[in-house]
Amino acid sequence: MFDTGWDAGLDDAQLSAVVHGDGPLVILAGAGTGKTRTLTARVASLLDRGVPAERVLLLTFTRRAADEMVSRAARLCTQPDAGQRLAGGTFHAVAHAVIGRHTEALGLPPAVSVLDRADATDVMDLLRHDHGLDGTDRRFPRAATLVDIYSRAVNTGVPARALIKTDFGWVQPHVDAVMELFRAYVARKRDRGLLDFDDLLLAWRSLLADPVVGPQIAGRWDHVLVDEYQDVNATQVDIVHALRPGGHGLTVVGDDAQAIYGFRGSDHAHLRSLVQELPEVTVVRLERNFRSHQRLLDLANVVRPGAEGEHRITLHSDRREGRPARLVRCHDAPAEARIIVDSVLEAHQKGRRLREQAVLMRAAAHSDLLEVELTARGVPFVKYGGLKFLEAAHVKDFVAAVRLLDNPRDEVAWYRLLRLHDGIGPARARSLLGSLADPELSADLDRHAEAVAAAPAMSRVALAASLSTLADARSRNRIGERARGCLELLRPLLTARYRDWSARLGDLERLVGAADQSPDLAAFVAELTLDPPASTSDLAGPPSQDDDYLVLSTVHSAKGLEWPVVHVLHLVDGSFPSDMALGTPEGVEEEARLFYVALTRAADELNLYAPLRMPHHRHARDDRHSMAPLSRFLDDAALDRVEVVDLTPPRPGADPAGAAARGTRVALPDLADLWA
Ligand SMILES: Nc1ncnc2c1ncn2[C@@H]1O[C@H](COP(=O)(O)OP(=O)(O)OP(=O)(O)O)[C@@H](O)[C@H]1O
Repeated sequence: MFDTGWDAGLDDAQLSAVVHGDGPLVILAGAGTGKTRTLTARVASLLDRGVPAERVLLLTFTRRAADEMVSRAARLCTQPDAGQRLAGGTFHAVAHAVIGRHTEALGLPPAVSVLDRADATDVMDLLRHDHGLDGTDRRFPRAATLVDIYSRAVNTGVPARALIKTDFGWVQPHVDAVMELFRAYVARKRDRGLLDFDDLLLAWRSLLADPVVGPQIAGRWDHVLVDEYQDVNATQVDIVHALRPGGHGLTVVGDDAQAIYGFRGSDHAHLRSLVQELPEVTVVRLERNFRSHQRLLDLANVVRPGAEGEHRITLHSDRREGRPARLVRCHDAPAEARIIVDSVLEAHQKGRRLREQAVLMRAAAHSDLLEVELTARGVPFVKYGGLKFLEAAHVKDFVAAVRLLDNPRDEVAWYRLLRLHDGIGPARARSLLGSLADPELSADLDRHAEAVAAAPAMSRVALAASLSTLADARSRNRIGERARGCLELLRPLLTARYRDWSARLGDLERLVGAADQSPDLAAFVAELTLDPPASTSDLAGPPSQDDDYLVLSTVHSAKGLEWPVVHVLHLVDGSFPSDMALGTPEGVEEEARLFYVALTRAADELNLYAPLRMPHHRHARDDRHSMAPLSRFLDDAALDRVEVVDLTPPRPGADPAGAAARGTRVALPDLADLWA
């Protein structure tokens, strides 16, 4: 074996997983035990064993993880072009690609568009209107609530009627109308080739269950490797079983203590169930942590939720040196922000780059004060989580335009684009959909002329220009040119609409550049929708080595990442765990897993912050605060493993100098001499 090959530096447990044969393999691995490295090396070893790259499928939780693993595995193996031939991506992206080859079998139009949550809400809104259910005085549920109920039913398999009864009692009076609306929602999406995220998985599962098409699809791969299996939902479990019936050629990696997507219908119990369901399975446990020193792991081990006894994963490290985690008690949230910035800068002065540090928070809004403090003190930072790039209106406008290139029946995209024109509001846009997105009408130009004639006079010129630019973009062949056509269409509309149009057009230029690198524009846009980059800088590739900035991240977005120094803020009950999760035991358990994920991101130094007082309301103008109880996750066992640092101001009476001062009266000068 070669030192630079896929086996270089692996320990025995990792190596046993990497060289395992073809039988089902489940790798139960704690945080920082090298899951990524093990999975990557296993892919490379399969290729070196002679498995053709195109017969390996790697399913990951993010596109970035798939890209990284595919390129690293390709570098480690001896098969030429393996990187181009390996199939890797998220469940949704692979589903999208598979569905694209089988639209006819599914009874879908040849071009399909992927709907994100906001698009799905738009479709529901259009249907509410068509069914005469908007603007009524019966308090009919909002489109976003309807999408929530629909998606929960699909993800959990619980009938929507039952779900409304248990969780959405106030919708009960409208339940029959809601059921009718859901039936119409399904029919409308199918008719227009619109697939929401749930549909992608459901359609892939249906294809796999088909006696003719199913074996053809599953037969394309001999090995299926699934990362982050603790976060799969029931549909994904079915897909995995159908891809590798009996588990032959299946490798699954996961850590049930890091399952943090319960709110999307994932269930961490799937990982253990898989072990029980596959009689031939080999289980490899990875407990040696290569990231953190032992004192940080001592804390992680006591807060680790989940399995007890022989199933419990207990992390250990060869690194014995290191300071225990610190718990810093601060007076209130503004003091916490100041203390964190002090601490970041102190580490910076001692030689840590800002990029070697991260501040993690339970909810994106928790860093509001910190961001103000960082800005005031000139500390550069980037934030992961919270508003994604794709949620920015102009990016959604661009995606809508691109979707219309291939799928003119995409009424949500039309609805969005039409409303960018002055004089066209929601009602007029809805009426124009009849001529633009009608699947029965064929010739583009006829449709366009009809729509322009039906538009209000003030918008006709702009609409005619938009439609002709779109038709022109559609006629181009090169991907970059088609994408640029969409940008040209939007340029006058965005310039008229936004004061910061120039920055927005800059974002779109970057998108056009990124699209130009991709082999298929529709797939590029589908990927963008399925796994949106956190910011435009994500599209530009890794930042240059010279850029130095602090990372601010939600715990969800920090999953899988690591930093030498980690700060976790707002460790008080109500913030972490979040008060929204305190209603159910499952909610609190999920928060405990998030806490475990947060603590296990630090390699060398971990600082936890807990203010004594928190404001009643985030945006309150008054100064009402209440005492904030320390996070329930910092129980006695955890506190035994941290160093507590009290940076709260001294209490009245505790400071003798202060007490003496309180008895004294000091006269202000009256300055009378000056005016004599
Ligand atoms: N055999 C090894 N020798 C030295 N370092 C290793 C080894 N395996 C993994 N590492 C290092 O340990 C760290 C954690 O690895 P990795 O990110 O793959 O872990 P993980 O199991 O995915 O962690 P998590 O679940 O916490 O995200 C990385 O810095 C990686 O380079």
